[in-house]
Amino acid sequence: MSSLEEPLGLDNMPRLSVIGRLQHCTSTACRPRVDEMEMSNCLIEGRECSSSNSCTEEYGWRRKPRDMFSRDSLIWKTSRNDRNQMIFNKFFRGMPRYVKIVEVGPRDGLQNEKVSVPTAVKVELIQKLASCGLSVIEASSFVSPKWVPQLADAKDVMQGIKDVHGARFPVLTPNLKGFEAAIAAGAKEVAIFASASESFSKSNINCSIEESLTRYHKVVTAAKKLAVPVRGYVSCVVGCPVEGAVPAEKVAYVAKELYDMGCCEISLGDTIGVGTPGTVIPMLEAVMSLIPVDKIAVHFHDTYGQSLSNILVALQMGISVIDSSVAGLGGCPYAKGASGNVATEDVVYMLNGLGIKTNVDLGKLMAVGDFICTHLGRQSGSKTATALSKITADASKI
Ligand SMILES: CC(C)(COP(=O)([O-])OP(=O)([O-])OC[C@H]1O[C@@H](n2cnc3c(N)ncnc32)[C@H](O)[C@@H]1OP(=O)([O-])[O-])[C@@H](O)C(=O)NCCC(=O)NCCSC(=O)C[C@@](C)(O)CC(=O)[O-]
Repeated sequence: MSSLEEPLGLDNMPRLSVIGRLQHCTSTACRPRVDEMEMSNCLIEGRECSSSNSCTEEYGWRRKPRDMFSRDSLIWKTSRNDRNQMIFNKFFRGMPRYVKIVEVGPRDGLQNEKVSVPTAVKVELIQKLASCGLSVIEASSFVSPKWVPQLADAKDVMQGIKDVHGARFPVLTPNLKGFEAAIAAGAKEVAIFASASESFSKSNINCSIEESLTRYHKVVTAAKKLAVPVRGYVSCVVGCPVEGAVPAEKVAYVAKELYDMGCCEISLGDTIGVGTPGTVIPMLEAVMSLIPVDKIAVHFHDTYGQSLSNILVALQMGISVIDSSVAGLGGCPYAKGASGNVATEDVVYMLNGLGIKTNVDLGKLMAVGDFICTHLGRQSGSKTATALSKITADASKI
């Protein structure tokens, strides 16, 4: 199937129909960790208490309209109501308390722009993103400028951010040439990017999946010598613009190859954003049967508006690293039909509501979204930014 008009269904996922696993996890990777099972009933502002009563005294809890939507309010109610306690356990147990957000806006976001963004704007964007509390910001790609001219200034961007502290700035490297250039430019971390679809591998990096793995092996070997961490991407983890549904086993195979060669984290990319929880769950299940859950990240594009629901199930399965892009910028020049990444503002808003810490300041992030959207002359792709900008100038209180 190559049409993007029908969501890929469970039928497209042979022998992996495990939709019920959210409530009955079987794999060790998915099962809540012991510390999570022993988590106290109360988690307010990231602080735990053994008794919810102490929270009233200590925090002087007042019910505000926003509390209706937050995990805190649910947790508060559970202290009085066993049924609500059961609901909490059913839906939230196993979720991480802290999520690392990998901001990919300056790379994934800007690689698809029709016009190249000036280097100075990219540098300012990265500086501003770092000031929001984001700990990982993908800065650029050391790929062929003939293939992605928008990022041809990767070296200058690295030079421009050399004095920016408080975050890590990985870059994409498709081969040894790119790796060497990245290191020479001051990169301390890199990412390699394979695909679970043969057609996409050919159109994106001009080689087969196996050829790409051989190529990446050389990059990882060189990186190990310099103690440079390498992240591994797998693209088209649900669907491919040419081939349609991509089997979960294939995704798991490529992910495991990257993990075994030494990648420290495997990011699973729904490059064209066709996944729904119905297809994402069995795909994650397949990968998690081979790779520890704490080494897995999810990377959703929001073509069909499914990203947040996909992220929610990933959280429920124990995943705690989420890729996203400020203002929902993004898309892949070699994936027809791909739209922007899930917006970082929307992810932070949802995680705040779930009581999951990110250390990201939503108000500052919205200002960064404004900055880049003004430069690009377009509306933000973030629903949160759009809504909050109408309601309040101080989103960090939400
Ligand atoms: C991999 C290649 C280079 C193969 O491209 P090729 O044409 O097969 O490579 P080549 O070795 O024949 O080289 C062609 C020319 O590029 C040069 N070259 C070769 N390598 C480099 C390099 N590293 N840096 C700078 N220049 C390079 C090389 O020197 C040569 O220059 P010429 O002699 O013609 O003047 C090319 O296909 C490429 O750069 N592809 C990258 C495409 C890309 O960046 N796509 C977007 C990535 S997004 C993605 O993959 C998905 C992700 C990660 O976001 C997750 C998701 O959303 O799912």
